[in-house]
Amino acid sequence: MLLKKLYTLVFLRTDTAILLGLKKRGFGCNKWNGFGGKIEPKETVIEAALRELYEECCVTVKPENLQSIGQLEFTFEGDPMMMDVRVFSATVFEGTPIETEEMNPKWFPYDQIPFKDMWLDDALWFPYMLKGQPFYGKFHYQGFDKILHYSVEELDSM
Ligand SMILES: Cc1cc(-c2ccco2)c2oc(N)nc2c1
Repeated sequence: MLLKKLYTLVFLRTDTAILLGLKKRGFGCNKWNGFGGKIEPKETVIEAALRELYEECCVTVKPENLQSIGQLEFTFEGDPMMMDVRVFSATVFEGTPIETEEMNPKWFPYDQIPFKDMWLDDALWFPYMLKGQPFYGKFHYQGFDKILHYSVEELDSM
């Protein structure tokens, strides 16, 4: 029986670049990713996304400026845990990203996204996010550096 755990990922964007953070510890350490993490029991997905973003790079986004852009489901060979990741993007935000204990933030022009230093699935669904096309992706990993099978589909809306 699969155990499902909810996570958030937030990507800040300008018309020329996307903000990624280098994870400094824990799960996904040394990979560039969006900002996010677990959802606490008594908070909404939006509240969790905004809390994690602020905790990880000290940037604030108003709930109305957070765009729900996708959903990712990750499963792992031999493990009942399924990670249900809600992906958001924002182009309107307050504050300048700064390094925290968790993340080292950096702006990447869209033609310089460091996919070789990111989760393998990112190259498969980033094109949808960068076009503003809502998506639903499912990835079945063997360990953390091999995808056994996957699917990504466009959604009419998120
Ligand atoms: C297996 C996996 C997990 C995550 C994750 C953990 C917490 C939030 O996201 C990923 O994030 C990305 N971009 N690929 C990912 C693959």
